[in-house]
Amino acid sequence: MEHVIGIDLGTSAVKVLLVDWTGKVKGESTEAYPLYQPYSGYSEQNPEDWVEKTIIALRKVLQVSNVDPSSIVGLSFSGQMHGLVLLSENNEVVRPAILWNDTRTTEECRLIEERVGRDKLLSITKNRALEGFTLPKLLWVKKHEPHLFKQVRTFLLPKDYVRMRLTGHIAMEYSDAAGTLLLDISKKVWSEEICQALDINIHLCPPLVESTDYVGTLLPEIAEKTGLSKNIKVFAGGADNACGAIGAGILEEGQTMCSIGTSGVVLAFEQTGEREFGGKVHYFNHAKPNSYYIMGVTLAAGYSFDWFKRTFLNHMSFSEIVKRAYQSPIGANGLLFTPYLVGERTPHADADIRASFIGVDATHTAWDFARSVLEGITFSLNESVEIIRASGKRVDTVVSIGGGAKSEEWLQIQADIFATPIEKLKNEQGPSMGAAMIAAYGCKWFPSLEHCARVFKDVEQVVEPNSRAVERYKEIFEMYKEIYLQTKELSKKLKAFRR
Ligand SMILES: Nc1ncnc2c1ncn2[C@@H]1O[C@H](COP(=O)(O)OP(=O)(O)O)[C@@H](O)[C@H]1O
Ligand SMILES: O=C(CO)[C@@H](O)[C@H](O)COP(=O)(O)O
Repeated sequence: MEHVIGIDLGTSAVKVLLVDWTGKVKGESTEAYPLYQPYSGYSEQNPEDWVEKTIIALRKVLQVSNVDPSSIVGLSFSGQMHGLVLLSENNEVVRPAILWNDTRTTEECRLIEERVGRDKLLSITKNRALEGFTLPKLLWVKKHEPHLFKQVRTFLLPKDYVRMRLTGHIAMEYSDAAGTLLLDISKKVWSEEICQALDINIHLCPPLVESTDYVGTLLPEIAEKTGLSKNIKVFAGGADNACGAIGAGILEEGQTMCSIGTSGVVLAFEQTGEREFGGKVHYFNHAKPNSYYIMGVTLAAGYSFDWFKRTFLNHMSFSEIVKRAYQSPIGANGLLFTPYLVGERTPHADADIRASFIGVDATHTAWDFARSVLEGITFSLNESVEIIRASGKRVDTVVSIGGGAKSEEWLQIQADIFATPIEKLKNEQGPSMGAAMIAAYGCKWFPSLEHCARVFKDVEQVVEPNSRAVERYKEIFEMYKEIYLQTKELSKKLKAFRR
């Protein structure tokens, strides 16, 4: 039986999934790498770590699955979006990658708006200038590290860089290119107008391909290091959220996904790139060719929970903390949390806002705090659900993926706050499954991604909302929404005291 591999280059780790032609997982491996946050707002990774750990994870997946390497015929990628990887003449990395959750570029965002114009930017890229996107990072390096910028011949996004190292071919695919703020998303070309306005040489932008395009085979030394065949076909792959959407079967109008990884995302399918959302949500090319999606992003979703665990309950597992937290009642006995640990994107594009606990009482326990963290993250995602509903879309069911979908209690909180049934997939690793599906489609196992999703998407459980809880949460959500406005100015003043 033939197999394909999906690689998801996440923020915390690379995850590799090996599946057969029925979508059955035959092997999984995960390799973590460090995140460098030397100053408040900075977030960087070493691209060499991604390559090294991807090779290890590929070797391990072969070991654990015990399948014949010659049966693995295709491979594709999913990756954290927006991260800037700068390459010199010899394709050497010029500086550490600046990641999606790095918010040092507020000045560059204002410069983009000034030089390109807000409306023009929206009409070309369909998005606002946000700190996390790639173009502001490019401008930051140009201004602050001109000696390094001089060496730059091209730039790539994280998984495109790893693919280049594995195959020797340079390319960027549309679903990730859409998050650079340099792509005309409906015409699917690099925008000369934006490059000119900001004095960026358009030749720095790499060649563009479709997510499902075949890009080459593995380099002989990579085949040797991983144990994979050098004839394996490599397909371009997609942005992690686009791949997550494929894995969750979000391939038609009316389908919605919630992903809680390091970030949190609520994403809905869009057939065209022509609609107007005024920059309230991100609007990107899908990895399914010639289709799109909109999404709202909570910068620190799983990351807030991870921070809470690391800082206060590091001896316990995520699952144990969720179980204990669930014993605290709805509303965590009057405690609210906003997950703005690294600033926010949707609905408040604000790099300076920081998190808060509101209503702390002498009777509160660690479990009330934990519950308020889970609820606060979900309230933040619900602000994106609200925007999507207000745009006229129906949100009747949400497919939940990512680490946050691992605990049933958190899925119940999602169902109660979003007021929809939540579908949990058998494998919560949507992005790597989506990447494997791109490879399966690329290898012509299926005539379309939709056909592939019908076979590969495996719903394990549907969590129904509880009507009493839905009503309680509606009331608390209104209070939650006030916190941003009440803490915005205070957060700005506190900035001077941060690291
Ligand atoms: N058992 C669990 N229950 C609930 N949440 C979990 C569990 N395990 C991990 N998480 C959450 O998922 C996050 C990691 O999600 P993941 O999808 O692996 O992230 P990424 O793709 O960004 O590397 C953790 O930071 C944590 O918040
Ligand atoms: O910046 C975005 C989307 O715009 C993030 O969703 C990144 O793509 C990182 O994803 P995870 O590591 O959280 O999966």
